[in-house]
Amino acid sequence: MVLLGSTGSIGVNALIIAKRFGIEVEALVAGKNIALLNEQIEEHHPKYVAISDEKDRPLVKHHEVFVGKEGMIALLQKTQSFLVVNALVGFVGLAPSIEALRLGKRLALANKESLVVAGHLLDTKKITPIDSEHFGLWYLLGNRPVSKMTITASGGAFRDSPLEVLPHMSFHDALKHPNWSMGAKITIDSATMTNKLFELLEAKWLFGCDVLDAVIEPKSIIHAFVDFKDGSTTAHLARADMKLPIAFALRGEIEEAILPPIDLVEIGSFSFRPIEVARYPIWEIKEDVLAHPTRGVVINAANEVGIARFYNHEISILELAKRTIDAYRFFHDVHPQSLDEVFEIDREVRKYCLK
Ligand SMILES: NC(=O)C1=CN([C@@H]2O[C@H](COP(=O)(O)OP(=O)(O)OC[C@H]3O[C@@H](n4cnc5c(N)ncnc54)[C@H](OP(=O)(O)O)[C@@H]3O)[C@@H](O)[C@H]2O)C=CC1
Ligand SMILES: CC(=O)[C@@H](O)[C@H](O)COP(=O)(O)O
Ligand SMILES: [Mn+2]
Repeated sequence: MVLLGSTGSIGVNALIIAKRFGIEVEALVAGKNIALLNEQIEEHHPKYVAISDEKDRPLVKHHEVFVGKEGMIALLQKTQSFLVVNALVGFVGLAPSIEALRLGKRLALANKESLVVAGHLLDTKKITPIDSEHFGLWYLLGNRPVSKMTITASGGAFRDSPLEVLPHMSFHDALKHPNWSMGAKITIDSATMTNKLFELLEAKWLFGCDVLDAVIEPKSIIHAFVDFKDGSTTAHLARADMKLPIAFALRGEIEEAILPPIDLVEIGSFSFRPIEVARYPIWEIKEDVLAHPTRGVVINAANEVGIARFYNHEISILELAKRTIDAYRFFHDVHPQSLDEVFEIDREVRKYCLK
């Protein structure tokens, strides 16, 4: 396989699964964590590697190193592997997703931003999602007619904080996810609930379902529900560990234990909460976004700029959502018809948000 984003949270778990099932690692792509990349090179012996910065090239213990966005594309073109795992974070993951699909490869996709910004322009039949909720939905779906899909949210770092303290919470505070250990960007998106908005769009493009919702399940044990037309509802439960969705994405089917089973008596009870706009302002545009899902590119670009500003102490976490909503309203008439347009709108929105 080819693994993009090998030094991240999903990347590291993907290598654990690859090792367990003897999957050959043909190429590794990382950003700036060269120390970890070198360890991975020593353990997995990839034929090719890529990194983000030219200045780091001399530090990489490999003879065939590609660099930058173009380097990632050139690396993909050299590889023979059928499977590409895209565990990059952010909009930078889109171009390699497009190239992997163009090359006829199967795409195991953790980089949800690819689907958020261009889901209507990608061949989702060639994509296996690596996201716990979408894995749960996939697991539940059979041949029976579905009336609704619901995914769960943990509620993020501030789900129990008094509303008055939210404007004073720092980037560091927002990184304290209650249940999952993940990279920084998705953990912030979890605190703002933007992650769940993105996941509704992912579900729309992957499963073609128009009746979608999300609910807070504070334990992150239930990941998804499917309502069937006959009145039945089924739920997917598993421990909060991405190795299970990753194992399925890498192998197709799994017949052995990846995680220990759920102990219902130990869990005791489940509770559910609605997602409230006062705590998660981004939720105000949920219905409109679902009615106009091709506007995901606007939300994503504004959100990426906002996260950088939140990190730099320029805005609060509530303002981050408010600015994203402002950009969403300003660019209300966008409807990208091609991938080129997606890149162009992304640039325009970033320019607007940086003013
Ligand atoms: N973590 C999770 O449990 C889940 C994650 N996802 C999604 O998966 C994706 C990855 O998330 P996660 O693993 O948490 O993120 P991390 O931040 O932990 O990892 C991101 C990876 O991308 C690499 N990277 C970032 N920018 C570049 C670049 N310009 N060029 C090359 N490599 C780059 C990083 O390299 P380096 O660190 O070396 O700089 C790192 O390997 C996201 O889209 C996220 O939403 C979805 C569901 C669950
Ligand atoms: C592990 C995973 O799939 C994440 O996307 C997770 O869902 C994030 O947690 P939240 O439910 O808090 O968004
Ligand atoms: Mn998820």
